[in-house]
Amino acid sequence: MDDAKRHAGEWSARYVQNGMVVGLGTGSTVFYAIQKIGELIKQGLTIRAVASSERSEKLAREMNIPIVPFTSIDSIDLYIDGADEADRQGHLIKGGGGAHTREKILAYNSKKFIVIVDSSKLVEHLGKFPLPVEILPFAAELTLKHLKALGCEPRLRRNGDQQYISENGNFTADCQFKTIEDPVHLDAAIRSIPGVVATGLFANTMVTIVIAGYADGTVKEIKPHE
Ligand SMILES: O=C[C@H](O)[C@H](O)[C@H](O)COP(=O)(O)O
Repeated sequence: MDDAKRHAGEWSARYVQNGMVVGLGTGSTVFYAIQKIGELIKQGLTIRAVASSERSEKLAREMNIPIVPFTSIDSIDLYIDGADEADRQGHLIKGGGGAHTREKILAYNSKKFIVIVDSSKLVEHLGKFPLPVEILPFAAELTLKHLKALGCEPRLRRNGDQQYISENGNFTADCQFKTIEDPVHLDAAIRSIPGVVATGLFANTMVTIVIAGYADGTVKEIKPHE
């Protein structure tokens, strides 16, 4: 699986061009993209980057990728990130690593969004992977009750014997649906619950290309909106 992730991650770096503001996602697949971008920087590539998590920012700095503050940019030219599931229409589940709220902000502010996955993440219908929903700790039980009413089994994520706390200081509910038939409507329904910060459903037109890597070194590019 790691080889497949590496192929997808490294392939995505070919879309990075001189002068771009590049958004760096979070996770084990983006790790390979960040490493490859770091190599290209050694060879003379000039970019500015913003990161979706403290983990990715640290890795980028180690690779001498210039991280700039959000106050110094207006938009992102290219955002590269992984996903936990992707369907053919470019709908995604993200947030297995708990970073989806910040990732969604970056994706929303990007002109192009490249998703990198190993081929096992390509699915017909989203929903096998429990949908991460970041929620406020305040009255979390009540928010969970409303999530459950939408047809899922929500579980508060744990970090060992502690509650998992996101980089934003919130809880994450992992919501197991049987299947997600209509990601756009489900995302809207979940977001309408007070107490919900952001869902890991990336629905609709955000994605430019999904790059799926295979263990044999091949990659497949899916362009959902062409
Ligand atoms: O919160 C984490 C992100 O949404 C990741 O992009 C997602 O979980 C996929 O991660 P990985 O590439 O490690 O499978």
